[in-house]
Amino acid sequence: MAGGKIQKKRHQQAPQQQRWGGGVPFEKSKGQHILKNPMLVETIVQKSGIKPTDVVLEIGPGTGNLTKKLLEVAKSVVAVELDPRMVLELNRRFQGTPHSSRLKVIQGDVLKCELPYFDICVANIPYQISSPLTFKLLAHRPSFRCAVIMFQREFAMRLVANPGDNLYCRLSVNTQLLARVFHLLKVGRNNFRPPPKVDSSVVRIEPRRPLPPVSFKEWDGLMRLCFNRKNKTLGSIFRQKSVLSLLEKNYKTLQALQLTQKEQMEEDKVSSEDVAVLADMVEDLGMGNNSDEKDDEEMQVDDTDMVGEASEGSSFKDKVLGVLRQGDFVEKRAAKLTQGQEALGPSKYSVFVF
Ligand SMILES: C[S@@+](CC[C@H](N)C(=O)[O-])C[C@H]1O[C@@H](n2cnc3c(N)ncnc32)[C@H](O)[C@@H]1O
Repeated sequence: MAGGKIQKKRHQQAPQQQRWGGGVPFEKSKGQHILKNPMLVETIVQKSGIKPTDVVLEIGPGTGNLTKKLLEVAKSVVAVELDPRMVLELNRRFQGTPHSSRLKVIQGDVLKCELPYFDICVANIPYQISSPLTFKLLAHRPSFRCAVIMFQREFAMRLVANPGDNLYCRLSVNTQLLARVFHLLKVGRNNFRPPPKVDSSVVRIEPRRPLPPVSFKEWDGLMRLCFNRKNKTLGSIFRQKSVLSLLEKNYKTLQALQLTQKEQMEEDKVSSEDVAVLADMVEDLGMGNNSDEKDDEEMQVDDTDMVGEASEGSSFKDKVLGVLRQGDFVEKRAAKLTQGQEALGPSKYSVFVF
């Protein structure tokens, strides 16, 4: 171009994508952050307490860094992996090794497939499925001995939170109703390739045996009411017209069905279908549930007038408040109850049928 300046073409470089050995890029949308620290893998396996007779379920084996260590100590490993490229990589890695006959890889979405029998689950999972996966595992029958799982740190802290902790929420109560949960290990983001944006923690989940004799659908309904305004007193929550009319409607339905409390407890008794109900309700149990945080801003507002309080002398209201008074709960707040399942435990929750 005469007289014109020659423009230097800038090389447009594609953003650096992290790849594994075979040169295939990791997919963030599938939560592909593989463990790159062998010491950490070793520690996780050690803390899992796997016996030589154990069948281990691994969710999201990826390129197999954890799978390899699991195969060294377990009887066998069943691994469920969504990404067919990872399944290929995994099969390639273990083909012809002494481990290959003890590894079964299922290609599919762990949330959609039927889980096989397993004694123990060990997994570094994609964090976006944390909540439904936890409840899917807890609904699995026969029940397993324990699950040792890497979660996003905040999710892990919610799982293990105690009454009064800032993070204590419906997720904490519902998980702890079904299992004992222990925080095992803090894991920094640099232990993964590519590093995620958040820190992680390894948690141990031990299903309770036997499960408490409650209907989990009803239980979760009760927890929704209590934790939607977790810093309000239970007395003020259960005096609201809307809450009382919901309870009364359910109470009448129950009476109409002429189910005695005992019969209902028998019917609901710890069936896996019932626990599975919780799995279906978990969409708002994870990190995105901010309803708990509304409380502090709204603490000054007297919502009694806003939503309407059922009139004194209403016999149903008296019944509900009677249950609360009996357990000394009127002035208590969900965030501070000593332990959900004991405080509003099976014997008391039956009046609150949803
Ligand atoms: C955090 S990576 C863990 C990889 C490997 N376990 C490790 O620690 O190095 C999560 C793995 O789960 C897989 N994954 C994602 N969603 C899944 C799903 N719904 N079901 C099964 N696997 C899934 C991903 O493809 C990925 O391999």
